This record gives sequence, structure tokens and C-alpha cells, in this order.
Amino acid sequence: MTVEHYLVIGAGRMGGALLKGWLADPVSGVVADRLMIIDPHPGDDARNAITSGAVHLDATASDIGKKLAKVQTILLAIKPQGFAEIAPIIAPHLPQGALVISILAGTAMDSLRRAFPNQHVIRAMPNTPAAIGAGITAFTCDNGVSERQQRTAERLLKAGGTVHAVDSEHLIDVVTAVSGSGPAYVFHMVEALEAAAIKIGLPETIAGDFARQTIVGAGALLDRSSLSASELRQAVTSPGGTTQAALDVLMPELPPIMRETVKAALKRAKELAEK
Ligand SMILES: NC(=O)C1=CN([C@@H]2O[C@H](COP(=O)(O)OP(=O)(O)OC[C@H]3O[C@@H](n4cnc5c(N)ncnc54)[C@H](OP(=O)(O)O)[C@@H]3O)[C@@H](O)[C@H]2O)C=CC1
Ligand SMILES: O=C(O)[C@@H]1CCC=N1
Repeated sequence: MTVEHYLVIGAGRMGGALLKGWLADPVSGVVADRLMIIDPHPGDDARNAITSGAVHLDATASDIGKKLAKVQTILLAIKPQGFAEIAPIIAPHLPQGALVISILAGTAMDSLRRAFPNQHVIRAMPNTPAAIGAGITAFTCDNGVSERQQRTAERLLKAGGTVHAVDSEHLIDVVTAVSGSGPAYVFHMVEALEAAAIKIGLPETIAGDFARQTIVGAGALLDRSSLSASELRQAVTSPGGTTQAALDVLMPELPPIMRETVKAALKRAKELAEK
């Protein structure tokens, strides 16, 4: 059986979250001493992995080709803006037929294919809850990705939570706007609830706690309950009560704002693809 070697290019917040998830999950098949990291300033999770035996590589070192000769699977997790600079430095040293999994928002399959002409490419869109196995990821395969490579990608992405294969690249951009960026929408809701709580008189010392735990508790209930979000909302809402009064304000406003929110993210993904 071939022993798989993995490379992470860009181990900041998202690359770090994923590699932390891999190392915590034996099913991922990734162990520290078969993991290589290229990142001039790796984040905390990657630094911990390096302490545990992962190899920190310098992409410009003269022996980089020798070091990368055994790599079969590469996670590309740099900022989209850095892609044009780093891809030509690394691609010539990657083994022919290796799998490149890109999580770059808006970087099109076409650009990835051109940058890695001798490799096979998967575009995936995870989210930061992957760091605790509670993420959701969509991925799509380019032509030429083998079934074994698709299984490898699913195994790696599943260490971060739920995984869905989608058959169009456009859906990766759509998912980016929904779940990729989505945790930020929820965190902003906590910020807004905290600010509103202070405004109506909750002391600043405890307002953050009440706002945060409201979202944490509601999320956990949503996770564990068999009821839909709509049914759980109705369970809070007594006819003629306080929640009804609140939702009379919120419900007409939030759906159009949410629509504009995801549309702005999708538009930006398409703009990034044109750069
Ligand atoms: N954050 C998120 O929620 C999600 C992000 N993504 C995608 O993941 C990618 C990374 O985002 P995120 O983790 O937030 O960004 P970060 O900035 O946290 O991570 C990127 C890392 O890449 C490093 N880096 C910069 N230049 C190079 C280089 N030439 N070679 C190797 N590494 C380099 C950065 O170092 P330095 O800090 O020194 O620049 C940094 O550590 C993006 O493409 C984004 O679209 C996808 C889904 C969700
Ligand atoms: O903001 C971004 O562009 C990335 C993609 C999804 C989440 N963060």
C-alpha cells in the first residue's frame, strides 16, 4: 500500500483549521510526520503541527523538488490574491498526477488547471467550524480526478464535518456566499445582539455573555433537535407575546437583507475569478 504524503500551502486560519481537524481525526489518514507545510508565517494550528513532526518547507529552497517528490495530495489555502505569485514557484516541483485541492474563494477551475497543468484539481469550499469538526464543505472535481483521489478529498474534508459533492463550479461560488462566509454573518448577529442588549440596559459586563450564549444555545438546539428552524422559532413565539412583537420588526427586514448579503458575496466571488 502506498503511504500518502500531504502538503498544505498556506496554513493560516482556514488551512490551519483543516490540518488541525485532520490530525485530530485518525480516519483522515494524515499523520504529522507525513505532512508538509509551506507558509512563511504559519498560524498557531500549523505551528503546533510542526512541533508534532510536520515538516516546514521553504518554497524557494534549492532542494524543494526533492522534498515534494512524495507528495500525492496538496491543499491550497493561501489568499486568492497570492495565487498568481506562488503557483508558478511550486507547480513545477509537484509530482505528475498529484491532486490539488483548492479552497480559494473565487479562483476558477480554469485558472487552477492552467497553474497546475500536470496535476488534477478539486475546488472545495469549507468553513471555519471545520476546526471543531462542525463545518460544512462542498467540492467539485475537474475532469481527470480519479475515484481514488475523490475518496481522498472526501476523507480529508470530512474531518471538518459534513461534505457534499456538487457537479457545477458555480455552486462552489454559491456555497462560498452561504456557508463559507456564513459564520461571519452569525458572529455579527452576536455583536449586534450584544450592542442592542447594552442599549436597552443590560450591563456591558454581562451583555456579551448573554448574546453569545443565546446563539450558542440556539445553534446547539438546532443541532440536536429533529424540529426545523421554523418549528423551533414558533416554539419560542407565544401568540401576542414578546417574541411576536420582536419578530414583527425583524422578519420583514431580515430576508431581503440576507438576500443582498449572499448576493454581494457571490458577486465578489465572480469578481475574484476575473482577476
Ligand atoms: N477564512 C475562512 O473562513 C475561509 C477561507 N477560505 C479560503 O481560504 C484561503 C485562506 O484564507 P484564510 O485562511 O482566511 O487566510 P489567512 O491569511 O489566515 O491564511 C493564509 C496563509 O497563507 C500564507 N501565505 C501568504 N503567502 C504565502 C505563500 N507565498 N506561500 C505560502 N503561504 C503563504 C499567509 O501568511 P501571511 O499571514 O504571512 O500572509 C497565511 O498564513 C483563502 O483563499 C480563502 O478564500 C475558504 C473558506 C473559508
Ligand atoms: O472572505 C473570504 O473571501 C473567505 C471565503 C469564505 C470565507 N472567507
